[in-house]
Amino acid sequence: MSTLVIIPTYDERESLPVTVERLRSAVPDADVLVVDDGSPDGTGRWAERAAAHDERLHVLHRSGKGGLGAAYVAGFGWGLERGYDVLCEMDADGSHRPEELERLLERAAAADAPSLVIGSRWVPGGRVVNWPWHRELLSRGGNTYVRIMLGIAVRDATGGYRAFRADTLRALDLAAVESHGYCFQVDMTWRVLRGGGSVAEVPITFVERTAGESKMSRAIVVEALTKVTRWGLRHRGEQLRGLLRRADRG
Ligand SMILES: Nc1nc2c(ncn2[C@@H]2O[C@H](COP(=O)(O)OP(=O)(O)O[C@H]3O[C@H](CO)[C@@H](O)[C@H](O)[C@@H]3O)[C@@H](O)[C@H]2O)c(=O)[nH]1
Repeated sequence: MSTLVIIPTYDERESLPVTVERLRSAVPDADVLVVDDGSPDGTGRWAERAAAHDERLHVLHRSGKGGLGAAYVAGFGWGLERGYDVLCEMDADGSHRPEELERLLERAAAADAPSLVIGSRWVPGGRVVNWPWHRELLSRGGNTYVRIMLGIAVRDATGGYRAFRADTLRALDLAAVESHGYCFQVDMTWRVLRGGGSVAEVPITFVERTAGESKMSRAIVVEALTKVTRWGLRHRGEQLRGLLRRADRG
């Protein structure tokens, strides 16, 4: 199975070289695509230079910081055009340990493979290391809210360590994805499930970055809260209308 690992970057000059090197040793057969949004710290320039010596490393440059979601959509488009079987998501900062990718890929290649495999912090066996308490609270609370609002069983719908089968992505209308920040992860999970696909979670150890800074912001939290609430209410409305129609017929 040909695999593409997509790494979105914004100001990850310190972290990216280490992550790419670890990824190269952990999964030598995978291709890597860095999607850089014109990082002022020169991340894109580093990736360009490294790609000149590594035929499995590719770089997509975007003109400015357009959000995690748009970067992934561009990366998916690039990978689907080139016919990869599995397309993975991975953060640049080492918090998604490259050494764990093989386990996600094994699950994605199994005979009963789901449409989407999520590396999960919140299933038994999963954990986070060195996260401040407020980040853990936000992630656990956010995921509980998502589960209740959308009525889904996924424990880590916001997690960004993922393996999509190419046919899963082809079946989605990626051009319609509007989520900019981390809400993108919930958006994709929801689209897969709404389309009749399946999601499996593989436990991972998420390790907080030691270099650079998280791009988490208030706007990212507000976007997620607003969109999840809207999707949830719309879904409940649809369910209610379905029930009323059935009651009318009965
Ligand atoms: N190209 C591009 N990349 C971006 C942008 N914003 C963030 N990134 C990149 O996206 C990755 C994740 O961003 P971080 O800012 O490091 O995320 P985090 O706070 O550690 O995020 C954690 O929470 C997210 C929401 O649950 C998760 O999606 C993520 O996997 C991780 O668990 C990093 O590689 C970062 O450079 C952007 O606008 N453009």
